[in-house]
Amino acid sequence: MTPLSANEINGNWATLLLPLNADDSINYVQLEQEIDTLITFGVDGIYSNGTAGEFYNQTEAEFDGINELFAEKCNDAGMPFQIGCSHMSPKISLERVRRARLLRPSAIQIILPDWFVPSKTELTDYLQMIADAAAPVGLVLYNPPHAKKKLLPADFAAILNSGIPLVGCKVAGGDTQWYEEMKHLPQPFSVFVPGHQLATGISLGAHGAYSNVACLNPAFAQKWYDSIRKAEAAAFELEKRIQQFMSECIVPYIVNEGYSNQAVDKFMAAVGGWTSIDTQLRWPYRGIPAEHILPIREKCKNILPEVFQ
Ligand SMILES: CC(=O)N[C@H]1[C@H]([C@H](O)[C@H](O)CO)O[C@](O)(C(=O)O)C[C@@H]1O
Repeated sequence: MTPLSANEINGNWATLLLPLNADDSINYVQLEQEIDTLITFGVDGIYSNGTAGEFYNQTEAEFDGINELFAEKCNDAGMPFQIGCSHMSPKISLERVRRARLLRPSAIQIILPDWFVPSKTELTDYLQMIADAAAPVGLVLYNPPHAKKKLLPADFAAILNSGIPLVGCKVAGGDTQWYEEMKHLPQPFSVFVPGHQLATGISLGAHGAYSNVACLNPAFAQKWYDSIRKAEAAAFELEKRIQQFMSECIVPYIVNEGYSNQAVDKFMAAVGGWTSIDTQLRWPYRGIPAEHILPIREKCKNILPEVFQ
């Protein structure tokens, strides 16, 4: 694919979940099916190696295996795609970027170095080197709520002012003031917020979501985004029910039972039932046991019947 500019990164992007066999090895057959299915659903884009793709827990050979397959399929289908080159280690990230660039992604995602918080100078040096290695492919900076350094709008402005060619970010969002400040960055910038806040987010100036709603059902999430784009009242009504489902059925797994975000993403995919990937996560993280799928699916059918239509 040709690299996307900031203005071209919009909408509903689906994550590639990592399919596993019982022995913790990668199930490449399911991975192929997953990529094919996501392409068929016609989402705005697909990205690999986010948290839900378990980027932090792959060997380099596995990283290459996943992303070569992913890139080949997306390039053949003309499907926009981003490769997550995020890693806690700056060196490993840089090597992943160098290899990923050759696979012609639409953009590359990275996180900041994650062992010791980098100073301002170190952060700039890091991003500059990564951006040089990625060029002409643009960088999307993934700054999740649990990152050791949380970037504020002023930090994004400083990064852009220092000449680093970031095209976008993937962040937890903020209040109306935060959206206002993100709207006034010094150059076009793609701001992606959490999936279940997309209608409100777009109305406040965001451009899309690397989306947990797409984990539940990518086609449903795409339809919802199309309605959001048209600013339909129904899109906001649906957002309320999506958030009701999240707070009643999903958040308790995180808050009360200590499951990880990636555990609930895989679980939501199993609840939505569009993929055969199960809820297991790679050691040492725990997946939500399969017996929880059907009861939550029943609740989901009540709150969000559209997911199953
Ligand atoms: C609520 C939501 O949409 N969560 C999604 C997050 C956010 O997009 C990101 O943390 C910015 O908030 O990204 C993922 O973890 C990821 O890329 O693997 C997938 C997950 O479904």
